[in-house]
Amino acid sequence: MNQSKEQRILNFVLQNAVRGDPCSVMETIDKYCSEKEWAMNVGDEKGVILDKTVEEVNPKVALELGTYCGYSAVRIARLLKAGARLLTVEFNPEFAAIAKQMIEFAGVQDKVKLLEGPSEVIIPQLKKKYEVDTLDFVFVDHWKDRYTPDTILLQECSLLRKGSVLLADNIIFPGAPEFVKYIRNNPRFQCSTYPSHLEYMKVQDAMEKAVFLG
Ligand SMILES: O=C(NCCCCc1cc2ccncc2s1)c1cc(-c2ccc(F)cc2)cc(O)c1O
Ligand SMILES: [Mg+2]
Repeated sequence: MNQSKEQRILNFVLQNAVRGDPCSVMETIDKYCSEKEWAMNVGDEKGVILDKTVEEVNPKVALELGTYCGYSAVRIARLLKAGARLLTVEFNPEFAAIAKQMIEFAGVQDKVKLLEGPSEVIIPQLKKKYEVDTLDFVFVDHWKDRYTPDTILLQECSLLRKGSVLLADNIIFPGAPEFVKYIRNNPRFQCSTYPSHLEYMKVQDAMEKAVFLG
């Protein structure tokens, strides 16, 4: 049975990156996906916007929607302080299996909890099953038509507090127009847009930062 692209990316990391070194894992994934096979990692350009937001927020509890191969989970986890944790949600079992190995190889497994299942099922479980009080940071990078319903669900589950920061990927390409309309017209969020480019391409993209005002 021939390998998946995601398995090829993982194998390239296992053979070329330095075990226990998150930056080496990120650089190796970026090298493979810019030179050999494109893949939907947030990438190195938008990755810097993600880094700066995580450093600014310095979250104790972070959530990621859409793990994929674990690139952004490694990217976020490497910046978390002692005792801080990242919960990352992936519904595709193949992607989750790849991401688990990627996160372990990078050596950030003690900071990351990979939750397998659809976001609409996992989000309502975060308080009781995963002992979350409120979320300091949320990286939104899953199905683009789930951005709005899941932002509403986070509020309904009282998972956001005054100052919680959402950062959403791909608001231009593939695009999340309904989310942009929702979040920019919502008085409970203070929004700002970070123009960038689609990972590994010259195509315009952007990230949207939304601070919950409580
Ligand atoms: O779909 C994208 N990302 C989500 C994958 C869906 C994974 C999910 C996780 C999860 C967890 C819980 N519940 C439900 C879900 S669904 C995505 C796509 C492109 C792209 C860009 C140009 C193209 F030509 C083709 C694709 C670029 C990106 O940066 C992306 O993030
Ligand atoms: Mg994305």
